[in-house]
Amino acid sequence: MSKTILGYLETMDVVDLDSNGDSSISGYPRLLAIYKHSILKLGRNGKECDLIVEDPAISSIHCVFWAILFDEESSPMCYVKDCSLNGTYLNGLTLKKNAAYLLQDGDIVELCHGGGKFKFINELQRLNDKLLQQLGFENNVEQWQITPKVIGNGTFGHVLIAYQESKDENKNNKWSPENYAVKIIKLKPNKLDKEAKILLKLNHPNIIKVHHTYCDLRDNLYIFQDLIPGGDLFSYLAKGDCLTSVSETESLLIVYQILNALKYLHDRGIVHRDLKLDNILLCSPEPCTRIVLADFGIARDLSTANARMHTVVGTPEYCAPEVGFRASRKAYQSFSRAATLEQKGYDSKCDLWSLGVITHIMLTGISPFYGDGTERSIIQNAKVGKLNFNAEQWDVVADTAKDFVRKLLEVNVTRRLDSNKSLNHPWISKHSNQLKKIYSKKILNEVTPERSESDGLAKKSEWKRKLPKCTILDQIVPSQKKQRTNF
Ligand SMILES: Nc1ncnc2c1ncn2[C@@H]1O[C@H](COP(=O)(O)OP(=O)(O)OP(=O)(O)O)[C@@H](O)[C@H]1O
Repeated sequence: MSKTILGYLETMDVVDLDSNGDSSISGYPRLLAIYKHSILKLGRNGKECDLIVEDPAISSIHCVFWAILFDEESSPMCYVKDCSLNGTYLNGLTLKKNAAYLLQDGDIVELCHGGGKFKFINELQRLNDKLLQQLGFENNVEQWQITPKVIGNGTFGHVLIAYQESKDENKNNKWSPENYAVKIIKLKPNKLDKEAKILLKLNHPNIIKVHHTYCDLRDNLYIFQDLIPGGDLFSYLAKGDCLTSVSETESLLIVYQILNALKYLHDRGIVHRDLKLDNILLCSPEPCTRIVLADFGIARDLSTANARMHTVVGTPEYCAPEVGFRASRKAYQSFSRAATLEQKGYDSKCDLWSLGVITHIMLTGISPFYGDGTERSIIQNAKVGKLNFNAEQWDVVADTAKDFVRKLLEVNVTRRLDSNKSLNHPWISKHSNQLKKIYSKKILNEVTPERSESDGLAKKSEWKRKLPKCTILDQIVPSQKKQRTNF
Protein backbone atom coordinates (compact mmCIF):
# COMPACT_ATOMS: atom_id res chain seq x y z
CA MET A 1 0.00 0.00 0.00
CA SER A 2 1.58 3.32 -1.02
CA LYS A 3 1.93 5.89 1.75
CA THR A 4 0.85 9.48 1.23
CA ILE A 5 3.51 12.12 1.80
CA LEU A 6 2.10 15.25 3.45
CA GLY A 7 5.32 17.21 4.03
CA TYR A 8 9.11 17.14 4.02
CA LEU A 9 11.96 18.15 6.29
CA GLU A 10 14.88 19.60 4.40
CA THR A 11 18.17 19.36 6.26
CA MET A 12 19.80 22.76 6.41
CA ASP A 13 23.15 22.78 8.22
CA VAL A 14 24.52 19.35 7.44
CA VAL A 15 27.50 18.38 9.60
CA ASP A 16 29.42 15.35 8.36
CA LEU A 17 30.82 12.71 10.70
CA ASP A 18 34.33 13.68 11.61
CA SER A 19 37.19 12.12 13.47
CA ASN A 20 37.01 14.65 16.34
CA GLY A 21 33.62 13.34 17.38
CA ASP A 22 31.99 16.69 16.76
CA SER A 23 28.25 17.02 16.20
CA SER A 24 27.16 14.95 13.26
CA ILE A 25 24.02 13.89 11.48
CA SER A 26 24.50 10.64 9.66
CA GLY A 27 22.76 8.32 7.25
CA TYR A 28 19.93 10.51 6.06
CA PRO A 29 18.68 11.87 2.81
CA ARG A 30 18.57 15.64 2.20
CA LEU A 31 14.78 15.43 2.26
CA LEU A 32 12.91 13.44 4.89
CA ALA A 33 9.32 12.61 4.04
CA ILE A 34 6.53 12.98 6.62
CA TYR A 35 3.89 10.38 5.81
CA LYS A 36 0.19 10.55 6.56
CA HIS A 37 -0.62 9.20 10.05
CA SER A 38 2.87 7.90 10.81
CA ILE A 39 5.59 9.19 13.11
CA LEU A 40 9.03 10.39 12.04
CA LYS A 41 11.51 10.31 14.95
CA LEU A 42 14.75 12.25 15.25
CA GLY A 43 17.33 11.56 17.93
CA ARG A 44 20.30 9.54 19.11
CA ASN A 45 18.55 6.17 19.43
CA GLY A 46 19.72 4.06 16.49
CA LYS A 47 16.91 1.52 16.84
CA GLU A 48 13.94 3.85 17.16
CA CYS A 49 14.82 6.93 15.13
CA ASP A 50 14.36 7.52 11.43
CA LEU A 51 17.15 10.08 11.53
CA ILE A 52 20.02 9.39 13.91
CA VAL A 53 21.81 12.42 15.29
CA GLU A 54 25.01 11.38 17.02
CA ASP A 55 25.49 14.25 19.40
CA PRO A 56 25.50 13.89 23.21
CA ALA A 57 23.34 17.01 23.49
CA ILE A 58 20.58 15.26 21.54
CA SER A 59 18.12 13.08 23.46
CA SER A 60 17.47 9.45 22.68
CA ILE A 61 14.29 10.53 20.94
CA HIS A 62 14.65 14.28 20.62
CA CYS A 63 11.58 15.27 18.67
CA VAL A 64 8.94 13.67 16.50
CA PHE A 65 6.95 14.77 13.46
CA TRP A 66 3.68 13.51 12.04
CA ALA A 67 0.98 14.53 9.60
CA ILE A 68 -2.80 14.18 9.74
CA LEU A 69 -5.31 14.48 6.93
CA PHE A 70 -8.97 14.25 7.99
CA ASP A 71 -10.39 14.01 4.46
CA GLU A 72 -9.73 15.36 0.99
CA GLU A 73 -11.45 18.66 1.81
CA SER A 74 -9.27 19.38 4.85
CA SER A 75 -5.75 20.80 4.96
CA PRO A 76 -2.92 18.40 5.78
CA MET A 77 -1.74 19.17 9.32
CA CYS A 78 1.92 18.50 10.11
CA TYR A 79 3.11 18.68 13.70
CA VAL A 80 6.36 18.69 15.65
CA LYS A 81 6.60 17.59 19.28
CA ASP A 82 9.61 18.02 21.53
CA CYS A 83 10.48 15.06 23.78
CA SER A 84 14.01 16.15 24.70
CA LEU A 85 16.09 17.26 27.63
CA ASN A 86 17.79 20.16 25.86
CA GLY A 87 14.83 21.46 23.93
CA THR A 88 13.69 21.92 20.34
CA TYR A 89 13.20 25.32 18.69
CA LEU A 90 10.62 26.40 16.17
CA ASN A 91 11.60 29.60 14.34
CA GLY A 92 13.82 30.40 17.34
CA LEU A 93 11.12 29.83 20.01
CA THR A 94 11.60 27.04 22.57
CA LEU A 95 8.84 24.44 22.30
CA LYS A 96 7.03 23.27 25.41
CA LYS A 97 7.91 19.68 26.09
CA ASN A 98 5.39 17.09 24.86
CA ALA A 99 3.15 19.73 23.28
CA ALA A 100 2.51 19.45 19.54
CA TYR A 101 2.96 22.52 17.32
CA LEU A 102 1.47 22.90 13.89
CA LEU A 103 4.06 23.48 11.17
CA GLN A 104 3.74 25.95 8.31
CA ASP A 105 5.60 25.85 5.02
CA GLY A 106 9.07 27.40 5.55
CA ASP A 107 9.20 26.90 9.34
CA ILE A 108 12.65 26.19 10.78
CA VAL A 109 13.02 23.47 13.40
CA GLU A 110 16.26 23.28 15.37
CA LEU A 111 17.20 20.35 17.63
CA CYS A 112 18.75 22.26 20.56
CA HIS A 113 21.27 24.95 19.66
CA GLY A 114 23.65 23.69 16.99
CA GLY A 115 22.15 20.19 16.97
CA GLY A 116 20.81 20.28 13.40
CA LYS A 117 18.42 22.54 11.56
CA PHE A 118 15.55 21.55 9.30
CA LYS A 119 13.22 23.48 7.06
CA PHE A 120 9.65 22.26 6.85
CA ILE A 121 8.29 22.07 3.32
CA ASN A 122 4.62 21.59 2.58
CA GLU A 123 3.59 22.31 -0.95
CA LEU A 124 0.16 20.82 -0.28
CA GLN A 125 -0.91 23.69 1.97
CA ARG A 126 -3.40 25.12 -0.48
CA LEU A 127 -5.24 27.52 1.73
CA ASN A 128 -8.39 29.20 0.58
CA ASP A 129 -7.85 32.68 2.03
CA LYS A 130 -11.48 33.57 1.33
CA LEU A 131 -12.90 30.54 3.20
CA LEU A 132 -13.96 32.43 6.33
CA GLN A 133 -15.61 35.12 4.25
CA GLN A 134 -17.37 32.50 2.08
CA LEU A 135 -18.71 30.69 5.16
CA GLY A 136 -19.70 33.97 6.82
CA PHE A 137 -17.33 33.46 9.79
CA GLU A 138 -15.36 36.16 11.63
CA ASN A 139 -11.54 36.37 11.38
CA ASN A 140 -11.13 37.65 14.92
CA VAL A 141 -13.29 36.96 17.93
CA GLU A 142 -12.31 38.74 21.14
CA GLN A 143 -8.80 37.45 22.01
CA TRP A 144 -8.89 34.77 19.30
CA GLN A 145 -7.76 34.63 15.69
CA ILE A 146 -9.43 32.15 13.35
CA THR A 147 -7.51 30.76 10.38
CA PRO A 148 -8.85 29.21 7.15
CA LYS A 149 -7.06 25.92 7.99
CA VAL A 150 -9.74 23.23 8.13
CA ILE A 151 -9.03 20.40 10.58
CA GLY A 152 -12.24 18.55 9.90
CA ASN A 153 -15.83 18.93 8.78
CA GLY A 154 -18.76 17.32 10.50
CA THR A 155 -22.48 17.18 9.89
CA PHE A 156 -23.09 20.16 12.14
CA GLY A 157 -19.91 22.19 12.10
CA HIS A 158 -16.57 23.15 10.67
CA VAL A 159 -13.46 22.71 12.81
CA LEU A 160 -10.65 25.20 12.08
CA ILE A 161 -7.27 26.14 13.54
CA ALA A 162 -7.25 29.16 15.88
CA TYR A 163 -4.67 31.16 17.81
CA GLN A 164 -5.01 33.03 21.08
CA GLU A 165 -3.62 36.50 21.65
CA SER A 166 -0.20 36.35 23.28
CA LYS A 167 -0.07 37.00 27.04
CA ASP A 168 3.61 37.93 26.62
CA GLU A 169 4.02 41.50 27.92
CA ASN A 170 6.71 42.35 25.35
CA LYS A 171 4.32 41.25 22.59
CA ASN A 172 7.04 40.29 20.09
CA ASN A 173 4.31 38.20 18.53
CA LYS A 174 0.68 39.24 18.69
CA TRP A 175 -0.47 35.59 18.66
CA SER A 176 0.94 32.95 20.97
CA PRO A 177 2.43 29.95 19.10
CA GLU A 178 0.09 27.35 20.69
CA ASN A 179 -2.61 26.12 18.37
CA TYR A 180 -6.25 25.70 19.28
CA ALA A 181 -9.26 24.33 17.45
CA VAL A 182 -12.48 26.22 16.96
CA LYS A 183 -15.68 24.38 16.12
CA ILE A 184 -18.16 26.70 14.42
CA ILE A 185 -21.81 25.69 14.38
CA LYS A 186 -24.74 27.49 12.80
CA LEU A 187 -27.36 27.89 15.53
CA LYS A 188 -31.04 28.29 15.05
CA PRO A 189 -31.85 31.92 16.01
CA ASN A 190 -32.18 32.43 19.79
CA LYS A 191 -31.32 28.81 20.52
CA LEU A 192 -28.71 28.16 23.16
CA ASP A 193 -26.28 25.50 22.15
CA LYS A 194 -26.36 22.47 24.42
CA GLU A 195 -22.92 21.24 23.30
CA ALA A 196 -21.15 24.39 24.50
CA LYS A 197 -23.20 24.50 27.70
CA ILE A 198 -22.29 20.93 28.61
CA LEU A 199 -18.63 21.24 27.62
CA LEU A 200 -18.04 24.41 29.63
CA LYS A 201 -18.99 22.48 32.78
CA LEU A 202 -16.52 19.65 32.21
CA ASN A 203 -12.89 19.33 33.22
CA HIS A 204 -11.31 15.95 32.59
CA PRO A 205 -8.06 14.97 30.82
CA ASN A 206 -9.96 12.59 28.51
CA ILE A 207 -12.68 15.06 27.53
CA ILE A 208 -12.19 17.91 25.10
CA LYS A 209 -11.38 21.12 26.97
CA VAL A 210 -13.32 24.21 25.96
CA HIS A 211 -11.74 27.60 26.67
CA HIS A 212 -14.26 30.07 25.36
CA THR A 213 -17.52 30.31 23.45
CA TYR A 214 -18.91 33.20 21.43
CA CYS A 215 -21.96 33.74 19.26
CA ASP A 216 -21.75 36.26 16.40
CA LEU A 217 -24.57 38.35 14.93
CA ARG A 218 -25.22 35.71 12.25
CA ASP A 219 -25.90 33.05 14.95
CA ASN A 220 -22.61 31.26 14.35
CA LEU A 221 -21.44 29.73 17.61
CA TYR A 222 -17.65 29.52 18.05
CA ILE A 223 -16.40 26.89 20.51
CA PHE A 224 -12.68 27.48 21.16
CA GLN A 225 -11.09 24.32 22.44
CA ASP A 226 -7.82 22.42 22.76
CA LEU A 227 -6.45 21.18 19.47
CA ILE A 228 -5.99 17.42 19.67
CA PRO A 229 -3.33 16.84 17.06
CA GLY A 230 -3.15 13.06 16.52
CA GLY A 231 -6.31 12.66 14.41
CA ASP A 232 -9.29 10.45 15.24
CA LEU A 233 -9.31 6.77 16.13
CA PHE A 234 -11.04 5.84 12.87
CA SER A 235 -8.18 7.32 10.80
CA TYR A 236 -5.66 5.67 13.15
CA LEU A 237 -7.16 2.22 12.55
CA ALA A 238 -7.94 2.72 8.85
CA LYS A 239 -5.58 1.40 6.23
CA GLY A 240 -7.05 2.23 2.85
CA ASP A 241 -10.65 1.01 2.86
CA CYS A 242 -10.07 -1.37 5.78
CA LEU A 243 -9.94 -1.13 9.54
CA THR A 244 -7.07 -2.89 11.30
CA SER A 245 -6.90 -4.16 14.84
CA VAL A 246 -4.44 -2.96 17.48
CA SER A 247 -2.79 -5.06 20.18
CA GLU A 248 -4.71 -6.00 23.31
CA THR A 249 -2.35 -3.81 25.35
CA GLU A 250 -3.03 -0.78 23.21
CA SER A 251 -6.78 -1.45 23.18
CA LEU A 252 -6.79 -1.78 26.97
CA LEU A 253 -5.12 1.59 27.46
CA ILE A 254 -7.61 3.30 25.15
CA VAL A 255 -10.61 1.56 26.74
CA TYR A 256 -9.35 2.51 30.21
CA GLN A 257 -9.21 6.19 29.25
CA ILE A 258 -12.65 6.13 27.61
CA LEU A 259 -14.08 4.46 30.72
CA ASN A 260 -12.55 7.12 32.97
CA ALA A 261 -14.17 9.78 30.83
CA LEU A 262 -17.53 7.94 30.80
CA LYS A 263 -17.48 7.46 34.57
CA TYR A 264 -16.82 11.19 34.99
CA LEU A 265 -19.69 12.06 32.60
CA HIS A 266 -22.20 9.53 33.91
CA ASP A 267 -21.51 10.48 37.55
CA ARG A 268 -22.59 14.00 36.54
CA GLY A 269 -25.68 12.81 34.66
CA ILE A 270 -24.23 13.48 31.20
CA VAL A 271 -24.61 10.98 28.36
CA HIS A 272 -22.48 11.35 25.21
CA ARG A 273 -24.84 9.38 22.90
CA ASP A 274 -22.53 9.47 19.87
CA LEU A 275 -19.48 7.56 20.98
CA LYS A 276 -17.71 6.22 17.89
CA LEU A 277 -14.21 5.90 16.44
CA ASP A 278 -14.55 9.29 14.70
CA ASN A 279 -15.23 11.11 17.98
CA ILE A 280 -12.25 9.70 19.87
CA LEU A 281 -9.23 11.91 19.25
CA LEU A 282 -5.58 11.01 19.83
CA CYS A 283 -2.91 13.40 21.11
CA SER A 284 -0.42 11.72 18.76
CA PRO A 285 -0.91 8.88 16.27
CA GLU A 286 0.99 6.24 18.27
CA PRO A 287 0.34 3.75 21.07
CA CYS A 288 0.23 4.94 24.69
CA THR A 289 -1.06 8.39 23.89
CA ARG A 290 -3.75 10.39 25.65
CA ILE A 291 -7.15 10.07 24.04
CA VAL A 292 -9.89 12.68 24.22
CA LEU A 293 -13.66 12.37 23.70
CA ALA A 294 -14.98 15.05 21.35
CA ASP A 295 -18.22 15.97 19.60
CA PHE A 296 -20.77 16.51 22.34
CA GLY A 297 -23.22 17.71 19.68
CA ILE A 298 -25.97 15.34 20.78
CA ALA A 299 -24.87 14.80 24.39
CA ARG A 300 -27.58 15.11 27.01
CA ASP A 301 -27.44 16.50 30.52
CA LEU A 302 -29.82 14.38 32.58
CA SER A 303 -29.02 16.21 35.81
CA THR A 304 -31.32 19.01 34.71
CA ALA A 305 -33.86 16.98 32.76
CA ASN A 306 -35.64 13.63 32.71
CA ALA A 307 -33.74 10.61 33.93
CA ARG A 308 -34.38 8.81 30.66
CA MET A 309 -34.10 9.78 27.01
CA HIS A 310 -36.47 9.01 24.18
CA THR A 311 -34.95 10.55 21.06
CA VAL A 312 -33.50 8.31 18.38
CA VAL A 313 -30.04 9.77 17.86
CA GLY A 314 -26.53 8.55 17.21
CA THR A 315 -24.90 6.48 14.50
CA PRO A 316 -26.57 3.09 13.81
CA GLU A 317 -23.33 1.11 13.74
CA TYR A 318 -22.51 2.08 17.35
CA CYS A 319 -26.03 2.52 18.62
CA ALA A 320 -27.52 0.42 21.44
CA PRO A 321 -30.69 -1.45 20.45
CA GLU A 322 -32.83 0.24 23.14
CA VAL A 323 -32.20 3.68 21.56
CA GLY A 324 -34.80 2.63 19.05
CA PHE A 325 -33.35 2.79 15.55
CA ARG A 326 -35.72 1.00 13.22
CA ALA A 327 -34.61 -1.14 10.32
CA SER A 328 -37.15 0.75 8.25
CA ARG A 329 -36.33 4.44 8.10
CA LYS A 330 -39.93 5.14 7.12
CA ALA A 331 -40.86 4.55 10.77
CA TYR A 332 -39.37 7.88 11.76
CA GLN A 333 -38.76 9.72 8.51
CA SER A 334 -41.29 12.38 9.35
CA PHE A 335 -39.53 13.19 12.65
CA SER A 336 -36.29 14.46 11.00
CA ARG A 337 -33.25 13.70 13.21
CA ALA A 338 -35.14 13.26 16.44
CA ALA A 339 -37.94 10.79 16.94
CA THR A 340 -39.75 9.62 20.01
CA LEU A 341 -40.55 6.03 19.33
CA GLU A 342 -39.67 3.90 22.28
CA GLN A 343 -41.88 4.26 25.32
CA LYS A 344 -39.34 2.90 27.76
CA GLY A 345 -36.56 5.20 26.67
CA TYR A 346 -32.89 4.60 27.44
CA ASP A 347 -30.15 5.80 29.80
CA SER A 348 -26.39 6.25 30.06
CA LYS A 349 -25.78 2.57 29.35
CA CYS A 350 -26.17 3.36 25.64
CA ASP A 351 -22.59 4.76 25.83
CA LEU A 352 -21.33 1.42 27.17
CA TRP A 353 -22.82 -0.42 24.19
CA SER A 354 -20.96 1.98 21.86
CA LEU A 355 -17.77 1.31 23.81
CA GLY A 356 -18.40 -2.42 23.29
CA VAL A 357 -18.54 -1.86 19.51
CA ILE A 358 -15.35 0.24 19.65
CA THR A 359 -13.51 -2.39 21.74
CA HIS A 360 -14.62 -5.16 19.36
CA ILE A 361 -13.25 -3.19 16.39
CA MET A 362 -9.95 -2.37 18.12
CA LEU A 363 -9.34 -6.00 19.09
CA THR A 364 -10.29 -7.60 15.77
CA GLY A 365 -10.69 -4.94 13.06
CA ILE A 366 -14.30 -6.16 12.69
CA SER A 367 -17.40 -4.12 13.37
CA PRO A 368 -19.62 -6.61 15.26
CA PHE A 369 -23.01 -5.93 13.65
CA TYR A 370 -21.89 -4.67 10.27
CA GLY A 371 -23.51 -7.47 8.24
CA ASP A 372 -23.81 -6.44 4.61
CA GLY A 373 -23.13 -2.82 5.55
CA THR A 374 -26.67 -1.56 5.04
CA GLU A 375 -28.31 0.38 7.83
CA ARG A 376 -31.12 -2.19 7.89
CA SER A 377 -28.77 -5.12 8.53
CA ILE A 378 -26.71 -3.23 11.14
CA ILE A 379 -29.84 -2.37 13.14
CA GLN A 380 -31.28 -5.87 12.84
CA ASN A 381 -28.01 -7.51 13.88
CA ALA A 382 -27.60 -5.20 16.89
CA LYS A 383 -31.14 -6.02 18.08
CA VAL A 384 -30.26 -9.75 18.06
CA GLY A 385 -26.82 -9.00 19.57
CA LYS A 386 -25.19 -12.22 18.34
CA LEU A 387 -21.39 -12.14 18.58
CA ASN A 388 -18.98 -14.44 16.77
CA PHE A 389 -15.98 -15.20 18.97
CA ASN A 390 -15.08 -18.09 16.65
CA ALA A 391 -13.63 -15.69 14.09
CA GLU A 392 -9.88 -16.31 13.86
CA GLN A 393 -9.14 -12.69 14.81
CA TRP A 394 -10.22 -13.60 18.36
CA ASP A 395 -7.73 -16.50 18.65
CA VAL A 396 -5.00 -14.27 20.08
CA VAL A 397 -7.27 -12.27 22.40
CA ALA A 398 -7.55 -13.09 26.12
CA ASP A 399 -10.81 -14.61 27.37
CA THR A 400 -11.25 -11.73 29.83
CA ALA A 401 -11.19 -9.26 26.92
CA LYS A 402 -13.86 -11.31 25.10
CA ASP A 403 -15.94 -11.40 28.24
CA PHE A 404 -15.64 -7.61 28.59
CA VAL A 405 -16.93 -7.13 25.04
CA ARG A 406 -19.73 -9.65 25.64
CA LYS A 407 -20.86 -7.82 28.80
CA LEU A 408 -20.95 -4.44 27.05
CA LEU A 409 -22.71 -5.74 23.95
CA GLU A 410 -25.49 -7.17 26.09
CA VAL A 411 -28.89 -6.47 24.55
CA ASN A 412 -30.57 -6.70 27.94
CA VAL A 413 -29.81 -3.27 29.41
CA THR A 414 -30.19 -4.34 33.03
CA ARG A 415 -27.50 -7.00 32.55
CA ARG A 416 -25.14 -4.66 30.62
CA LEU A 417 -22.24 -3.25 32.67
CA ASP A 418 -22.32 0.43 33.60
CA SER A 419 -19.16 2.56 33.66
CA ASN A 420 -18.35 1.75 37.31
CA LYS A 421 -18.80 -1.99 36.85
CA SER A 422 -16.82 -1.91 33.60
CA LEU A 423 -13.84 -0.43 35.44
CA ASN A 424 -14.10 -3.34 37.88
CA HIS A 425 -14.32 -5.99 35.17
CA PRO A 426 -11.36 -8.46 35.42
CA TRP A 427 -9.93 -7.38 32.03
CA ILE A 428 -9.40 -3.91 33.50
CA SER A 429 -9.06 -4.62 37.23
CA LYS A 430 -6.37 -7.29 36.69
CA HIS A 431 -4.11 -4.58 35.22
CA SER A 432 -5.44 -1.66 37.19
CA ASN A 433 -2.20 -0.93 39.08
CA GLN A 434 -0.14 -0.74 35.88
CA LEU A 435 -2.89 1.19 34.10
CA LYS A 436 -3.08 3.74 36.91
CA LYS A 437 0.70 4.14 36.88
CA ILE A 438 0.91 4.64 33.12
CA TYR A 439 -2.08 6.95 33.26
CA SER A 440 -0.59 9.24 35.89
CA LYS A 441 3.03 9.14 34.67
CA LYS A 442 2.64 9.11 30.91
CA ILE A 443 -0.88 10.08 29.90
CA LEU A 444 -1.37 12.92 32.38
CA ASN A 445 2.16 14.10 31.73
CA GLU A 446 0.95 15.05 28.26
CA VAL A 447 -1.42 17.50 29.93
CA THR A 448 1.10 18.98 32.38
CA PRO A 449 4.50 18.06 30.96
CA GLU A 450 7.73 18.27 32.90
CA ARG A 451 11.13 18.19 31.26
CA SER A 452 13.16 15.10 32.17
CA GLU A 453 15.19 12.77 29.98
CA SER A 454 13.44 9.63 31.18
CA ASP A 455 10.04 10.92 30.11
CA GLY A 456 8.54 10.97 26.67
CA LEU A 457 8.35 8.23 24.12
CA ALA A 458 11.14 6.20 25.70
CA LYS A 459 8.54 5.13 28.33
CA LYS A 460 6.86 2.91 25.74
CA SER A 461 9.13 -0.03 26.43
CA GLU A 462 8.15 0.04 30.14
CA TRP A 463 4.41 -0.15 29.59
CA LYS A 464 4.75 -2.83 26.95
CA ARG A 465 6.64 -5.07 29.35
CA LYS A 466 4.23 -4.80 32.24
CA LEU A 467 0.87 -5.10 30.52
CA PRO A 468 -0.34 -8.36 28.93
CA LYS A 469 1.79 -9.63 26.10
CA CYS A 470 1.19 -7.70 22.87
CA THR A 471 -0.79 -9.61 20.32
CA ILE A 472 -0.51 -7.59 17.16
CA LEU A 473 -2.79 -8.77 14.41
CA ASP A 474 -1.25 -7.80 11.13
CA GLN A 475 -4.16 -9.24 9.26
CA ILE A 476 -6.20 -6.58 7.54
CA VAL A 477 -9.86 -7.33 7.69
CA PRO A 478 -12.11 -5.86 5.01
CA SER A 479 -14.40 -3.40 6.64
CA GLN A 480 -16.55 -0.46 5.87
CA LYS A 481 -15.60 2.83 4.36
CA LYS A 482 -15.59 5.80 6.66
CA GLN A 483 -19.11 6.77 7.51
CA ARG A 484 -19.69 10.14 9.07
CA THR A 485 -23.42 10.06 9.21
CA ASN A 486 -25.57 10.63 12.19
CA PHE A 487 -29.12 11.54 12.89
N1 LIG B 1 -10.56 19.79 19.20
C1 LIG B 1 -10.24 19.13 18.08
N2 LIG B 1 -8.95 18.88 17.76
C2 LIG B 1 -8.63 18.22 16.63
N3 LIG B 1 -9.51 17.75 15.74
C3 LIG B 1 -10.82 17.97 15.99
C4 LIG B 1 -11.26 18.65 17.16
N4 LIG B 1 -12.61 18.70 17.15
C5 LIG B 1 -12.99 18.07 16.03
N5 LIG B 1 -11.93 17.64 15.31
C6 LIG B 1 -11.96 16.93 14.01
O1 LIG B 1 -13.03 17.44 13.24
C7 LIG B 1 -13.97 16.39 12.93
C8 LIG B 1 -15.40 16.95 12.99
O2 LIG B 1 -15.65 17.46 14.28
P1 LIG B 1 -16.97 17.12 15.11
O3 LIG B 1 -17.11 15.62 15.14
O4 LIG B 1 -16.94 17.80 16.42
O5 LIG B 1 -18.07 17.78 14.18
P2 LIG B 1 -19.59 17.35 14.00
O6 LIG B 1 -20.22 18.24 12.99
O7 LIG B 1 -20.26 17.35 15.32
O8 LIG B 1 -19.37 15.88 13.45
P3 LIG B 1 -20.38 14.67 13.28
O9 LIG B 1 -20.73 14.65 11.82
O10 LIG B 1 -19.56 13.45 13.67
O11 LIG B 1 -21.51 14.89 14.19
C9 LIG B 1 -13.68 15.28 13.95
O12 LIG B 1 -13.97 13.99 13.48
C10 LIG B 1 -12.20 15.46 14.24
O13 LIG B 1 -11.43 14.70 13.33
